[in-house]
Amino acid sequence: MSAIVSLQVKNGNKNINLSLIDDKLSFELNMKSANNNPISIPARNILYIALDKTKDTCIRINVLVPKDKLTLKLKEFSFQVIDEESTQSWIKAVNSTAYKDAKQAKHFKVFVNPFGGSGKAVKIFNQSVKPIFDAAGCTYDVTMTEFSNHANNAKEVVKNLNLKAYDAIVTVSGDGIIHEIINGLLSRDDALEIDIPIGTIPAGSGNALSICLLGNDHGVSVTHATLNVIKGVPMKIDTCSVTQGNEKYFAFMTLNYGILADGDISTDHLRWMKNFRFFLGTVQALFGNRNYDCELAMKIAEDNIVRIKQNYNEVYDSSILDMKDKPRTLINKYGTVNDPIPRGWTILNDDGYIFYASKVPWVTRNNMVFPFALPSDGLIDLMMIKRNKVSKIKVANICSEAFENGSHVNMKELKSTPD
Ligand SMILES: Nc1ncnc2c1ncn2[C@@H]1O[C@H](COP(=O)(O)OP(=O)(O)OP(=O)(O)O)[C@@H](O)[C@H]1O
Repeated sequence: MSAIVSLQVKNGNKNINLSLIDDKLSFELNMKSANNNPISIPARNILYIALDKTKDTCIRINVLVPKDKLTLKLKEFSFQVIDEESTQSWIKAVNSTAYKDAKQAKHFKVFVNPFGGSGKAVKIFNQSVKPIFDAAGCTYDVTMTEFSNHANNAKEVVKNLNLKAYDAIVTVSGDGIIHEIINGLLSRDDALEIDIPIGTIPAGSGNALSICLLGNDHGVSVTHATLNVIKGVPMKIDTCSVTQGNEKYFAFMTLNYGILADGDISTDHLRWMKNFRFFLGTVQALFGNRNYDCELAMKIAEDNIVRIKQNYNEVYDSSILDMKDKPRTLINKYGTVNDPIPRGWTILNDDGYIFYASKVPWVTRNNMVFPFALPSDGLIDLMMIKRNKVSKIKVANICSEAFENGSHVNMKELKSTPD
């Protein structure tokens, strides 16, 4: 770690030093802080440092500091400049350390879903996201989304969006709007050339993508997600094509049929319950005695029908999952549903409670259904619970407890590979 030469500025009538050492910006204010320690801010939390010539020439430092375990809050420090030239070059050096490989002062296309989650997305954007974007020097065009068949439906808007005008698309919503955006982008003539990143701020019910990106806690934190949108470096996520009847669409997270899907759809009117609605809906569907006949066609590479996925501990911290030496089976490649089945595809034909395929580990907060799913390995993790193999009580237990830490992958009932 290299230290950057300190900069001398004035705080009132006293001189103080601002220095960036080991990726931390440190300085001592004249008024001693309660514990007498100098102020120390990780470079990652620096949003923007700029010269402000509106009054006396001063240096403005916008940062995020911890408010509580889940929230960051905006703070601005301002000091009088002593020497403008050295201040300019210090600012340039610190801003570039603060952003590393990420572009500074990005321009975003933002989609806010006023209906998502418990209906707080507009407030979340105006009160929490916007001030942080502003403090980071980011600019944005905002679309309030509308339901399908309306002009401001996210899928329709991105179909004709000039993508070159933006550094990223940002959603202030749940995963549904991201799904619409991905499907809108992939329906364009230039689909194969598109490489615009999509950033997400959690304002829906499940927010699985945000949780998978930032973890079970920070994934539901608007301020941490906003910082990630500003400073994150893009990563790739596989998309899977799904055909149902004549309709083809693209999935980037989960494909779901059975009680979990039913439980989500049937509790749409209970959004105020937040995450709890999924559990309630699932239990209702489980004890509702519906049959879920299903024919799933999975395209499976012939020489690679089932392969063992290993080395997952390289990716996931073993403190999250202690499953060393327990590789599991995965089914390879993309799948389609209810399509005329070409030769070489494997058909899973069953009546069960859950048919669940995923590209991501967490499906909602505290629900790690696919502990070994990786975003861009070209594989889909598939989980099925068959009706004749598992009791309802056991299914309820899996959904309420085992999903929390992923321990269901070791249950013998879920161990079998397709017949
Ligand atoms: N103005 C609107 N009024 C009603 N519905 C809307 C509006 N804008 C978008 N929608 C619809 O809201 C649906 C849900 O959106 P979103 O994913 O943001 O929230 P969610 O379902 O609560 O979150 P999650 O997907 O994380 O569970 C989308 O399918 C979208 O078509």
